[in-house]
Amino acid sequence: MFILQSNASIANHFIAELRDVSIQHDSMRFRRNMDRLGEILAYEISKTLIYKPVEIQTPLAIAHTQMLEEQPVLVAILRASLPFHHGFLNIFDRAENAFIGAYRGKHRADETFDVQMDYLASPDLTDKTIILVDPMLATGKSLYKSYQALQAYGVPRRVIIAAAIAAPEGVDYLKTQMPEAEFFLGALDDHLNEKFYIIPGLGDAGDLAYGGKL
Ligand SMILES: O=P(O)(O)OC[C@H]1O[C@H](OP(=O)(O)OP(=O)(O)O)[C@H](O)[C@@H]1O
Ligand SMILES: O=c1cc[nH]c(=O)[nH]1
Ligand SMILES: [Mg+2]
Repeated sequence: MFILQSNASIANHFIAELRDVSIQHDSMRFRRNMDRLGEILAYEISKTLIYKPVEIQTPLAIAHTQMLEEQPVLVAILRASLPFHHGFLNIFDRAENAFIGAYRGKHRADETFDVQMDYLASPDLTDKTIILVDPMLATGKSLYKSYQALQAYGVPRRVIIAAAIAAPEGVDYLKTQMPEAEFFLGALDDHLNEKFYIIPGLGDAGDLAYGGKL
């Protein structure tokens, strides 16, 4: 499991701003910080992909270098994923993309919830590296339900989960349900509260990026 916050870097500064109540209400800055975190995690993931040697003609000579053999497929889980996914797309700029409308439905009296899904568009995933891009990994239910829905689109070669902030409960759940998945996280937090929000977390990422919903 790769965790950005395990090492000192500017990424920690961006994560701190995403969490900070005195800064995160500036929704443009919140989206931009999510975007920058997406770029950094995409760069870290890029170090694990396959490259092919190439000869590039410069104006002066041939340069021997490497290029990405195959772009991953980016899976955006609406709505909070959008700015984070945008950062990934800045790095994997020729990637194919899937979009899934998944959200935690209204909480019941005991605070439990079902994940609602009402939109899915995906390319063929057969033999591809797919990156499930969702900034918040809380219980893991949204990611797992999204992954299950993608089964109809072919068997990927490699499955990567990318989250800005994750809870240990959600990571453990996904490790059981999706043992093949690899994790790239911004931060791994302490626990979930009784409403299944990540503690300390940052609050509701979708609302902070795009405003509240009814
Ligand atoms: O791991 P889980 O317990 O499933 O929670 C994580 C999900 O919650 C958030 O979405 P939300 O349901 O708030 O929808 P939104 O993106 O529209 O705000 C977040 O973007 C994840 O998709
Ligand atoms: O802490 C959480 C949990 C789910 N979704 C969020 O946006 N934040
Ligand atoms: Mg939300």
